[in-house]
Amino acid sequence: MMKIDKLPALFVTAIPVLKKLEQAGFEAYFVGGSIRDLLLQRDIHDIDIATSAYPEEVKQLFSKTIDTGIKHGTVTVLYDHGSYEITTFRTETGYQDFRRPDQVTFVRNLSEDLKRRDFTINALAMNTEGLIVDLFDGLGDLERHLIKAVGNPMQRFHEDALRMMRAVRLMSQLKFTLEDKTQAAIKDMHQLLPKISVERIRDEFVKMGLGANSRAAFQVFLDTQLSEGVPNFTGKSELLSVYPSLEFNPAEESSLWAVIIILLKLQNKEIAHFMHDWKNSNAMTAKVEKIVALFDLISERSPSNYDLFEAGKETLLKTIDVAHILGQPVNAEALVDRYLALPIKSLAELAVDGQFLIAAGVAPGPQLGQLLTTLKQKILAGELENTQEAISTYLAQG
Ligand SMILES: Nc1ccn([C@@H]2O[C@H](COP(=O)(O)OP(=O)(O)OP(=O)(O)O)[C@@H](O)[C@H]2O)c(=O)n1
Ligand SMILES: [Mg+2]
Repeated sequence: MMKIDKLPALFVTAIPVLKKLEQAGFEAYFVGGSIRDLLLQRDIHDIDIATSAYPEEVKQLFSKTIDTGIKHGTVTVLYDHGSYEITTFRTETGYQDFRRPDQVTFVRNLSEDLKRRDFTINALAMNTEGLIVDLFDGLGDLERHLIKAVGNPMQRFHEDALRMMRAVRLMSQLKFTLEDKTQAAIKDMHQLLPKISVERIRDEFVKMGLGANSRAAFQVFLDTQLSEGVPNFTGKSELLSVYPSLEFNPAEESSLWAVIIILLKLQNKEIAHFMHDWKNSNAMTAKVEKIVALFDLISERSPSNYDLFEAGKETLLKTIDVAHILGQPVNAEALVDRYLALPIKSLAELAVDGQFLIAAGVAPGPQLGQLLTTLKQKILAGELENTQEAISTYLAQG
């Protein structure tokens, strides 16, 4: 049996919680993704605890608890400045409409709990001593770099169709390959994906897109036809098939969406629709629209100072990133230098404001806004110096 000698602090601080459960006669283990990440020496962001104690028993044992997901057996325990999610061993019965079940059955033994989990590498448990429980050769699959369903893959995906997206997401994040039968089952069952809410699909899709091996995972996402079941990708596999041969992986979410939108050859006015179908926020949509617009512009001509000002630094840097990903030649250094040399980078940097203009005799009203725009354009074009004197002189001439 494998034993971890030195546990990271996140686990160590939780040990008293597991011990307390054990002293009361229950079993308690660390489970799920945190064990996988521990063994892969990846950053661990949260730990999950599983126990044979029923939720009511957990609540009796600890003085401060929150009913986080009591129906599914999860209780949050507040203990010694920490908070811990403790879930009762369970099997998931009565799967309806291919989503995670409304009903669960609590069980007293760990193996029942582990065998309903999605992938072998996610079905590992660890006790307070650091001993690893591995009933499905998850350790072997970690070594082989394999994502493999626990038991019958069809059954696992039938229980929860989101797991098909989790498979390609984990492939990308971990740089693992998908075991053949697991991949074949996804291909067979890809039609079930639309049963899952778009928000949950999107979260997995973005994690896949930003993972270390996103291009290889995307190929499997296309090959299994999972792509046919997500918003606006239906019938677009030919356009999307460029993705796996891109130069780089996107490093950040708005670049990912911009790349996809450019590959799909969407018109600018179609972007908002596309983004909203994916349940993206208005803020994300606005960012992506700006990136795609600047990308289209620099693909056609050299941007003016005014274009660079309007785009702003963040959009410029992301657009350069998108161009690199797409293998589009772009003189990044020159563009950034030109941006940095702009006489003003925001309206606040204009040497005058509305009040100054009114004091100088300009009538308030729409003309005032117009005048500010004109001043901005002239300053950016290098036709007017950004000082109060130069602007006053210009006004006196006008
Ligand atoms: N559809 C799902 C979701 C989760 N799990 C199980 O619940 C654990 C925890 O789920 P979650 O935190 O959502 O995913 P992780 O695998 O921990 O990945 P992450 O690093 O993103 O948290 C998983 O490891 C897996 O054992 C599952 O079997 N089926
Ligand atoms: Mg997790």
